Amino acid sequence: MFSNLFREQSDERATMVLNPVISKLSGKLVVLASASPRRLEILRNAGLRFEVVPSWFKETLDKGLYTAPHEYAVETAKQKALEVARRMPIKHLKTPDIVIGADTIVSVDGMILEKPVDKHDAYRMLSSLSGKEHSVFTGVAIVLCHEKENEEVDYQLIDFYEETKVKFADLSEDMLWEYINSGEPMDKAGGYGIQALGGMLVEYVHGDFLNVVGFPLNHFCKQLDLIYNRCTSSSDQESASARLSKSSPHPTSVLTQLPHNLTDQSSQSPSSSAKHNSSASLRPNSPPASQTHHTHGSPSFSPVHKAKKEDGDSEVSESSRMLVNSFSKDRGAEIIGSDNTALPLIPSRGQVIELNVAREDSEPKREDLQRIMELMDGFKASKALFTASKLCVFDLLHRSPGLDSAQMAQEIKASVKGTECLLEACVSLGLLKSKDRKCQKPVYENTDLAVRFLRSDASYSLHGYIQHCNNTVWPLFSHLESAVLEGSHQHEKAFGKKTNDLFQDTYYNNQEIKLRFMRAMHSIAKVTGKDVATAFDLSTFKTACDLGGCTGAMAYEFTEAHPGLTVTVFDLPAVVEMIEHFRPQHKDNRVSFVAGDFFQDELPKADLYILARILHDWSDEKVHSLLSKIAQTCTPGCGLLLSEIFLDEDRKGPCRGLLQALSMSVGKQRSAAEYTLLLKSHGFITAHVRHTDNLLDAMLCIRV
Ligand SMILES: O=c1[nH]cc([C@@H]2O[C@H](COP(=O)(O)OP(=O)(O)OP(=O)(O)O)[C@@H](O)[C@H]2O)c(=O)[nH]1
Repeated sequence: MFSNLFREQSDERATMVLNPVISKLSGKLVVLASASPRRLEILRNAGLRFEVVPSWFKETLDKGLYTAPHEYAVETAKQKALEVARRMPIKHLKTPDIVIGADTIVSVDGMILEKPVDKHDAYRMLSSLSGKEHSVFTGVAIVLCHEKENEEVDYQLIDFYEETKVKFADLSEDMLWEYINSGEPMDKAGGYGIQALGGMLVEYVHGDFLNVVGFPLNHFCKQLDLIYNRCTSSSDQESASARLSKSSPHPTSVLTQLPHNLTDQSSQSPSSSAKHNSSASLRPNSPPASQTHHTHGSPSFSPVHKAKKEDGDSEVSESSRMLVNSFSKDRGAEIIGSDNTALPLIPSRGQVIELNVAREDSEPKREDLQRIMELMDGFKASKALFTASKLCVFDLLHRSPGLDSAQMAQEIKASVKGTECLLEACVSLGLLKSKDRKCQKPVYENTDLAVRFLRSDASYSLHGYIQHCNNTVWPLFSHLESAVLEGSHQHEKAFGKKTNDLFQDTYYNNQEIKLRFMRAMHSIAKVTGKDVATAFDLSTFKTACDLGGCTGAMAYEFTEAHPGLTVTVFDLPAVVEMIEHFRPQHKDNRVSFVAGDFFQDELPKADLYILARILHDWSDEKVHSLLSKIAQTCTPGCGLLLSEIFLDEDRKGPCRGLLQALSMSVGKQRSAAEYTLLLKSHGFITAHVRHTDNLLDAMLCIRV
């Protein structure tokens, strides 16, 4: 994608050994703490294997506190990387080996330019660059995480920056606005992308071209060389850090001991993150109060322990990597490690635990066996939930808490024995609570989890989706073996009819099934909508069109989150005629509905198109036809907000996405990078990717 314009350098950095450097990282969990698709591509093209965990650090450091622009970029890069390094052990349940953060800024006339917030900001930036030379600085932070026996993590920080000088031609007003209207400036430092249309504005580049694009690959590899090729043990790494500061123009290193459970510890002060030219002690002299020696404090969290080699490298040869999570009764996700195991079933994104599975023929460990049993029993738990939900157990207990099994059996017109078994199973799953009574059968109540998600009239009810799983997904999965053998979906076997168009043929030609399907989509949109709607700053868009937006649940979240936005929901006539069933109590007249088929009819005009949970359902042919239609309707600068489960780049998770793929629909699950390429082929560039930590991730793309 980019032309590699590494320049020969006369200092010792010119001697490098690229492959051995990159290969040193194989087997390590390397994390790129950046949502920048350019950084991803630069590092991927270099052969690095890594996970992308975008940083949540808000780039709001006070620029006035820094004497030189590069200090600001380096500090921001550090905060980005540290935020991810701290978050991962808690939220993703795995401690990375290395986290890489970066921040690119442009400096001209004593000003620091970041990404423009709107077109006028882009104009301000680009006109200040016209006809002049400016500097592009990328600050990079490499955080090496060393997990210790006592559940603390040592963080060793190496940072550096690279400067590249760029000279712009004189830009006419017409040229400026044409470029701004292309949409390209919006997600780029200084308001231009040198690798694309912005390249036409540039007279010369002095220095590393990739540094301008967002990542100084050359300098990075030299730092890795210093870290991994010139030292072998962990104690040597400290001296390597010390050496870095002497041999490299701009690095700093600090070994800090931070608790797992710190949330956003970012500070406005550059001194808050101690910066050392590593001398005798690599520990910070005066770490910020929140960073002094804590152990992580969450009682429900037991972190993963890795087998350590003598040299401090982590390895997994003696331990098998397994994915687990668990749901405690009323508190949502709770993670339990191998010492205290109550292993759950479906891991969330990034949840990893390493169980010590010993030799094949040695006596099985309790937790290993339990894990397998959990997987084997998973379908029983699902079916118990589906059945209790279908028989309205949670609704009944909401209206009449304290029913015993005989009373419940009467209400749901079921056998007493069967009802008793179902209620007891629900208690064991954390969905119900039972209260014992002297010499009488216990009585039952909903747990908080059931009150919040399982009642059919709860604000965040999953009832509709549970019924969809029971009626549609379950029959499909009961034919999984044939699906795998044949490589195709099993609608005909499961429902006794062939279908060309799942939605028209299966879901929408029967009123009851249609309503059920709409309730399922409504449930999912309700619980995920807010995270998707608030994933990005959409203030530059005034009108949006939610394609296949069904009941409008997602659209209402968008208008709620963005006061200047109106949203048109575009869906099939069979859907739109039913939306009265789902109108919120307080109507929002910024949401309207238009009936039509997005494959056949003209799309409503909008600045932003939303595709939430649409693409994964369709064949490549249909996906391309829809995207090219959207691309034709969009003018440059229009947005496309895509929301799906994004598979990890190595396709090892998240489990929900991979299990969903087993339904063998004609569509497919993709990673963020795969969606990026797909959209790029239709003229959309990816501006931001957000892993929401909810059921759906999101990506904002701009039409160029
Ligand atoms: O010529 C180009 N100059 C700069 C870019 C891109 O600009 C952004 C810079 O922004 P930042 O460093 O804050 O990084 P983000 O994209 O916000 O991602 P993080 O999650 O890391 O904060 C960067 O994407 C450059 O690639 C360009 O593309 N061309």
